[in-house]
Amino acid sequence: MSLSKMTFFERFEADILSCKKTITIRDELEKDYAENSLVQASTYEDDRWFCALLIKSVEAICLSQLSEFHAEQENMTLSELQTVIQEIYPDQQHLYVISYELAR
Ligand SMILES: CC(=O)Nc1cc[nH]c(=O)n1
Repeated sequence: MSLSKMTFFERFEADILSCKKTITIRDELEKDYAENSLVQASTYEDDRWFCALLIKSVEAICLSQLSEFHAEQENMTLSELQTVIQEIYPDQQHLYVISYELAR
């Protein structure tokens, strides 16, 4: 059974709603999203729903493969993205890039 809910830190909400952030990078525990499924997005801090997302793809990636392109899709610099990912997932080398569109 694929996951149907995804939480984001509140600080990412505006970027998601304005389509500036179109991917999220997650670990093994949060990778089981089905392509073309609708997922409800809420804030991590207070579980407040803020939009529905259409999952476009889920792709495995190594930490060392994070690129400027991923950073652009996260609306960050590559250095910011590397820092954020290392803070959220310390010592994790194997991650997943989940791309999505805002469901209207
Ligand atoms: C709550 C949480 O882990 N949020 C994340 C993690 C990685 N990327 C992201 O956009 N949001």
